[in-house]
Amino acid sequence: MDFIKMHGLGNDFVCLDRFLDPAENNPAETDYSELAQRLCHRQLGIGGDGLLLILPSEKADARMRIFNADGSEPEMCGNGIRCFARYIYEQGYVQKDQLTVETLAGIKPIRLQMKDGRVYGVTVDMGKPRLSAKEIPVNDHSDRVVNKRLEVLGKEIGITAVSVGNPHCVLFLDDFAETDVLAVGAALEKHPFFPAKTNVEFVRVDSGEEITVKVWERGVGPTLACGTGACASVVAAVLNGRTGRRLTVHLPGGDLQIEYAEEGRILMTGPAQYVFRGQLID
Ligand SMILES: N[C@@H](CCC[C@H](N)C(=O)O)C(=O)O
Repeated sequence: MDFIKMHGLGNDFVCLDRFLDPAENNPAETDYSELAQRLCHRQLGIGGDGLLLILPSEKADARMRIFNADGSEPEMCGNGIRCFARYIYEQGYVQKDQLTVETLAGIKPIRLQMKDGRVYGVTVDMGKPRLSAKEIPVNDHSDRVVNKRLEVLGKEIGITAVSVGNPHCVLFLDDFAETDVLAVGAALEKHPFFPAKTNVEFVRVDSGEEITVKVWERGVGPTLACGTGACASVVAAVLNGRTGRRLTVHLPGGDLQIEYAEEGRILMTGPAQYVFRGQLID
């Protein structure tokens, strides 16, 4: 089995190209959940935060499926979709710098930044966030923005819930030293307030144009970056009056540019890198 390893700011993916292989396009034929757990294993597999499937689409230029390292299938992946877009362009599957990708969170329009026929940056229109409790998978009955106090590890913590296709729980803090990000992240991921579990972002506001974010990803754990998490953090920062709408988001793996535009759409810009190609031996 051939694979490609890619990453977006250190958020790394094992990518399987099934674009031209109709037999493999039938999801029933392969247990991708089991395969993701096996291939993403850091010691026994290739190693990765997730498994990306590159598929043809009847509704868009291509279709992306993503599986977390624990085998669960999320709706969307921000860093993954930039890798996906770069790959399908450079592979010649699409021959234009504006394309669309079908995901479980809808069809995402994408613009490629090109130099000498290669992609050096990718902007994804992530769509509008879902902000009220009625639209986010949370145990709440209000229809307002979900700012909530939750009990976590014996302490009350203020959070903002934001869905950008997948669920996010955003916490603001003044100093990362004040919170055990790993313990609180793990506890919030499975907090009963989030029936579908959640990704968790710890956000320090550095200025009106910059934030620093650490991430605990649903189905993975701590990662070097999370594209959807960066988008959710910016939305939460804007809604809580902490920043402007166009931000540089500093993540452990590098920076993303995120704009929460006036009309409510989120635009994410960042890099996508190849690591290596390989062949799995059974
Ligand atoms: N790393 C991703 C998000 C991947 C999915 C997430 N773990 C979930 O379960 O929702 C990103 O860059 O957005």
